[in-house]
Amino acid sequence: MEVVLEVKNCNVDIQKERILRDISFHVKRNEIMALVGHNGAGKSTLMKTMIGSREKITGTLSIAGNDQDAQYKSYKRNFTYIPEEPLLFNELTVYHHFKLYQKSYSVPEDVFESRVQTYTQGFELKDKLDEYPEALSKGMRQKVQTICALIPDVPVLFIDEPFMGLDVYAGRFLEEELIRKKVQGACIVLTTHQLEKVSELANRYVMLVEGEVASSGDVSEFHELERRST
Ligand SMILES: Nc1ncnc2c1ncn2[C@@H]1O[C@H](COP(=O)(O)OP(=O)(O)OP(=O)(O)O)[C@@H](O)[C@H]1O
Repeated sequence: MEVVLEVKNCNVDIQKERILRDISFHVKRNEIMALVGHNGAGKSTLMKTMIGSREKITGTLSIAGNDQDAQYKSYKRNFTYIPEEPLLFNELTVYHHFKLYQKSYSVPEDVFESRVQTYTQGFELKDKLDEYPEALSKGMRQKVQTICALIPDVPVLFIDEPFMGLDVYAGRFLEEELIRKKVQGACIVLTTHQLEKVSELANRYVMLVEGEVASSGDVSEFHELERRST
């Protein structure tokens, strides 16, 4: 299977302190990879490094062969990201947020309209298209952010703590949609404190302990490791 996301020997410092040490792993097409670890293990820092908002000291990152440093524009066009906290523009309506993503990722008009229809129905946001973020609840803002990231078909989808703030219906809808994207060839990287919460969804895991990869493999192997250590 084809490797889509490749992380090689990444070291990241924050205020002169080494937060991530020599991180290497890869994710292939049709894989959902869970980044797991305790509070402070480095999951968010690694996510920020992968989306390019935190600089690495050394190492390389690539998506579909595009190097993060040498080909940043094409690297960026090959992923979308759902942050833990929604980051929306006060001056744009819900629909205009979707349009922004359509333009940035060159999504054809018919695909765009049909996805907006499907997702606003699935996430129960149909009557909110003309609203501005300040008129939405936190969960609704999270749904808007989620839809934005789902509209384009990109090789990699990064999600920081999926299902956070989503109600049970929206969570189920998102889960089904992520599986659909995976089957169609996407690779999905998500962070979580508890692998059990995503064990139905993720097939691979990378476990961080104090900024290092402590173990990685199939989710079924993780459960076996846990069973043997308890
Ligand atoms: N902006 C920052 N300034 C200083 N230290 C930071 C900063 N961001 C993260 N750190 C430190 O980096 C380490 C890793 O933090 P990170 O947020 O990546 O962990 P995490 O695994 O995502 O944790 P959580 O599960 O609590 O979200 C922690 O020791 C944290 O204190």
